[in-house]
Amino acid sequence: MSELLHISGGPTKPEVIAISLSKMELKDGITFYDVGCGTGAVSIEASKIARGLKVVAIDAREKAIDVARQNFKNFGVDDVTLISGESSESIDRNADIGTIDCAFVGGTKNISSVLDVLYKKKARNIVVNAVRIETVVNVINKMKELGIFSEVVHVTITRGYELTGETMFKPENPVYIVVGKLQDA
Ligand SMILES: C[S@@+](CC[C@H](N)C(=O)[O-])C[C@H]1O[C@@H](n2cnc3c(N)ncnc32)[C@H](O)[C@@H]1O
Repeated sequence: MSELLHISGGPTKPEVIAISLSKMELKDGITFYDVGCGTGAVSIEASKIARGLKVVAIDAREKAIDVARQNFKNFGVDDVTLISGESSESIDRNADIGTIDCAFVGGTKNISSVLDVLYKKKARNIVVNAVRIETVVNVINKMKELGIFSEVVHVTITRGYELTGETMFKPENPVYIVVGKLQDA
């Protein structure tokens, strides 16, 4: 079994990925955008749920693209387009973009523009992970303005670890998961 290569900011914790993906309507053969892909961990997990996923993974950091490329190779995720650049510009610029079935947004820089462009391209399911409260409020307000807001959940994972042969629990940073759905999709 391959080890996932890490990078600063990633990977997203597996439990958070599981909840985030449960909020999407993942189906075989759909197009999955990983916006701010970091290590690519979210796309890798999505590919285990839906067969024949067409992944488009975007990150503004060249280092993240390199790590994601390696992780996709190691985990057998074949149908991937990797884009190095800022997400809103990259998606907007790409005239060839067809359907965006699901978009996971793990990188929230320029989040209003990112949501604008995903809406413009008729992304059907959007799930945003955010940790800063101001970002969460921006995302909720923007989704409401676009008429796509569905729900927000606050997730706190408390992980067990061994201490003197017994088990203690340590909380990890809370994450907000904001869900948007195109109403007439
Ligand atoms: C928290 S990390 C994502 C972690 C990722 N989900 C994983 O499992 O590794 C956020 C990433 O989003 C990228 N990012 C943030 N805003 C972005 C934007 N507007 N466009 C492209 N990449 C962005 C950052 O460079 C960073 O790699």
